[in-house]
Amino acid sequence: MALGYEIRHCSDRKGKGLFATKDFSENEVIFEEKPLVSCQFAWNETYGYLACHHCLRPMEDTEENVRRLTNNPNIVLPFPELCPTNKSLHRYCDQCGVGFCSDSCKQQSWAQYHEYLCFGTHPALKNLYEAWKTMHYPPETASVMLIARMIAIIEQAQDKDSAISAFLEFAHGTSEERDGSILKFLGEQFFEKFECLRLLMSDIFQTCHAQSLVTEEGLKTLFAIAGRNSQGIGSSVFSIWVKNVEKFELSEESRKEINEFIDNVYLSMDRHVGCFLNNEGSGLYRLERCINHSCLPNASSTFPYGDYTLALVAKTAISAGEEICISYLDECELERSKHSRNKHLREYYLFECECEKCLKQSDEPDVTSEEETDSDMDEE
Ligand SMILES: C[S@@+](CC[C@H](N)C(=O)[O-])C[C@H]1O[C@@H](n2cnc3c(N)ncnc32)[C@H](O)[C@@H]1O
Repeated sequence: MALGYEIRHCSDRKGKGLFATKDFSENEVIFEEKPLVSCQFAWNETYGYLACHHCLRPMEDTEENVRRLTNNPNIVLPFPELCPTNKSLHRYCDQCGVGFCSDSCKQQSWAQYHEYLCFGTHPALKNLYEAWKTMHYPPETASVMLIARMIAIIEQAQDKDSAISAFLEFAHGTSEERDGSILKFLGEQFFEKFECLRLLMSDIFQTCHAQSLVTEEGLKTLFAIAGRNSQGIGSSVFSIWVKNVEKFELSEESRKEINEFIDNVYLSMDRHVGCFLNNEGSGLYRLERCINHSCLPNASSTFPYGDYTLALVAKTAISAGEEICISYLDECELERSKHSRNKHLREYYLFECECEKCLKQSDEPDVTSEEETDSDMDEE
């Protein structure tokens, strides 16, 4: 069956992009894909967000999750049968104890990277993990463990050259842009932090192949790949339970009651943990990374299965021939002025936006959105 999309040249400045080769209706799934590599964020894990070490599927049941995030051990969850967690399938690493949601995840993890990156057999890994946590506090956007996993995947691959090429597909841009991506990944004093992490990595990766990746050049390339392309992944057992409840047939009165219960849970979660609700991590997606940004996006990336599987969904009807774009900005940032949107895109993604909305607004004066003015002044 035809795929319904293709990757082709878009413009000299934008490079390539994803284009529809058939019509898609609103809410239609354009494609689904699993990441080449993914990893939970370090603080997210430390704070007790239990996720499968391989696919980030939550390992708590919904009641445990709600009790923890509201700090109320007495909440009783109605309809427990609609909770997606199946603890009888859970498996643990015999050597370091990390959890997996299924035997399949345990086996895939071992075959791809965990044999090399098991905390039980590699005590030096803990040093890297702890050093990273002191460099990158929440809200988290990245993890050095994603890079460690990339190296381990290459190390454990039968065909190491193909594994390296798969990651190098994500590398692009000048060396100046590469340094910009590393700065984005590590923040201020990035070279000192980079060197510290590189030495810790050299302790872990001592075989010949991996050693070539933990040189200054090799590791800079991997940092830039992760800094520039990684997609955030969020999985929540409560939101999957909510979706299951929505599909469940209920009387009008019971529906009202359950909706009130859900609203109250979200309110108490908001009071106790703010927006820190989900198991969170990041991953590299081969197809999704070819999608350009638009300030008027016609598609969005979603995680419908509560794990790392990404589904690209049409936000509006898309006609054959149209470019498929997502937004790299969140909903709030999208509402801001052209100047504010581009300031963010320049700072975090290192480009000036050429989308239809920005081109139409090209005559607009350089006005900073009101809500951003204060932080702008602080920066000056
Ligand atoms: C994840 S990549 C998308 C694929 C990319 N076009 C390519 O050829 O590999 C992101 C990069 O694409 C370019 N890009 C994406 N959206 C753009 C836009 N709206 N305007 C200009 N450049 C854009 C920028 O260079 C950005 O750093």
